[in-house]
Amino acid sequence: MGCDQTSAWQSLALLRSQQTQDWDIRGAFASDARRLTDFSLQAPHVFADLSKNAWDAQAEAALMALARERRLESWRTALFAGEAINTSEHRAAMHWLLRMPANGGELAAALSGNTALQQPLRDVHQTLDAMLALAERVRGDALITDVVNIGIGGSHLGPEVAVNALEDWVTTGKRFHFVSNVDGHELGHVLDKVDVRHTLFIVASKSFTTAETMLNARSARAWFMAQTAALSAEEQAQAVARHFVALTTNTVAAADFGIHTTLPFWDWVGGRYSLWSAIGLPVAIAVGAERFREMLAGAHAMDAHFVQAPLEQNLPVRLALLDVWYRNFMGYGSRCMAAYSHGLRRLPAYLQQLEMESNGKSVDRDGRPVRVQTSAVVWGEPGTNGQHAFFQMLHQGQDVVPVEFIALRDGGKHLGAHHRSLVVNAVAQAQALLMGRHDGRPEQHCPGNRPSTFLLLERLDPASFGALVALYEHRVFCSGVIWGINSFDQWGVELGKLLAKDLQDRIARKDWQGVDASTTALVRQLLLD
Ligand SMILES: O=P(O)(O)OC[C@H]1O[C@](O)(CO)[C@@H](O)[C@@H]1O
Repeated sequence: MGCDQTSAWQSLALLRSQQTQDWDIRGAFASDARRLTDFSLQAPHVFADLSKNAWDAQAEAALMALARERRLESWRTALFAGEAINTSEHRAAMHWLLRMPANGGELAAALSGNTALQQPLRDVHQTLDAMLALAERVRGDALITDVVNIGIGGSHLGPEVAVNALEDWVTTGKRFHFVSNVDGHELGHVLDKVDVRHTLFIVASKSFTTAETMLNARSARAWFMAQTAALSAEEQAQAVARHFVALTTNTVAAADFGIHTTLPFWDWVGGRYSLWSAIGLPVAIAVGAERFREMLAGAHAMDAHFVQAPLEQNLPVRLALLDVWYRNFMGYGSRCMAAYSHGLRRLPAYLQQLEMESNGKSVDRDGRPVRVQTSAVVWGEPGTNGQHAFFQMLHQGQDVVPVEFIALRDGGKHLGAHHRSLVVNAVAQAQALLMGRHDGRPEQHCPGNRPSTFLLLERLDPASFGALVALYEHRVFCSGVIWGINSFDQWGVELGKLLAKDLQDRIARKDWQGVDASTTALVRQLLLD
């Protein structure tokens, strides 16, 4: 049954149709002294103020009924039981196991009966220990000054967002470079800057077949061989072994590539959920083993909250239901991420993959069309930069875009005096979206009543960052369950890969039979004539 066929969906549609034109968040505050209390929540490491959103207790209760009718709790149990809920690929989705302490931590009791998880958990800790030991060796190796991560999608965005976010916690002087694009300028500029004797290349690819990563890795290796041409073949092979590391589930392909140091992970780790696995090696090199474990602990605390808190007090659940309310009943097509934190500057890119690759789907788990809208577009820039770019449209444009603010109470070690200004701006923007402006000339008029969520972290430390990312992972899972989609596959990405390969072959054959006129002309202009 589609989500729109549930009785809760019908109730929500009715509720929305009965909502009078003049229903206003400001009015809801005026008439309900408990609004802030009822619509705010402390989850591990993350406080959420949901009160400035366009909903009320009745709407949230109806959304909770929808969650129950869609059997969200059973799906959550299946997720944490390691069932193969990624049905199209017949895989479990156990990224949460990657951050579970060896003794089960806060979830020990909940999962104690599941013996099938014991071996994977042992494997996780064996690899984690090996990964952190390698990270410590690299940290202690004064000869390595530059770490180049070659990977794309989940094998790039997770480590990159984390290394940036935790820059106050970086305790090594090494430089980190992230190469993802197949555009040779990205790799080329990095190779121009590094010294072959002092560089560690990390080839990060779950599949070890992704075209962009493989081409970048081959080019890096060719550069490495050219730079070390004076060495004997044996010395060169030893040098490759010392300077190249692979992070992959495809250890055979990594060995064929000539990489001897490989940290494995498993097919039950989705690419965009893989930050916690061996893919996190650059993060561990940057912040060290202890801090990396703190990041895992923060994520685990959020896992425990997600598993144990009643739906009404469950932050991932409440945020997901708000997303469904906005997408399907209010008709909002996007959400703006406004993290008032330089450290979180890559968070929108990370969330674009996490949310849009997970839930940008049109068929349900059984291959039937989903008859309602699924993933919203996620976009954004860090505050205060966004204020001087697109916030104009958020305040006065004709489309309503819910905004998600993230702010830190403790701004970290740099230029503390700036932090007050940063945070004041975040709060003032949320206030301005809500209150609007009603004096002055028509062009100064801001309607207000524009929704926002405010997430507050004590500070951007490894544990808070881990909890924040796990919060988003579970939120995406919950909305996927409501919509009935498989959040863990990404077949849409395949078509572009197939066609790029097909065009490469056609260029060699000069065969344009059956190719549309525009595509043929573009290939000719770009590559042939
Ligand atoms: O880690 P891999 O296998 O190179 O894949 C990279 C990325 O490509 C995708 O499969 C599709 O974009 C992502 O899901 C994944 O994170």
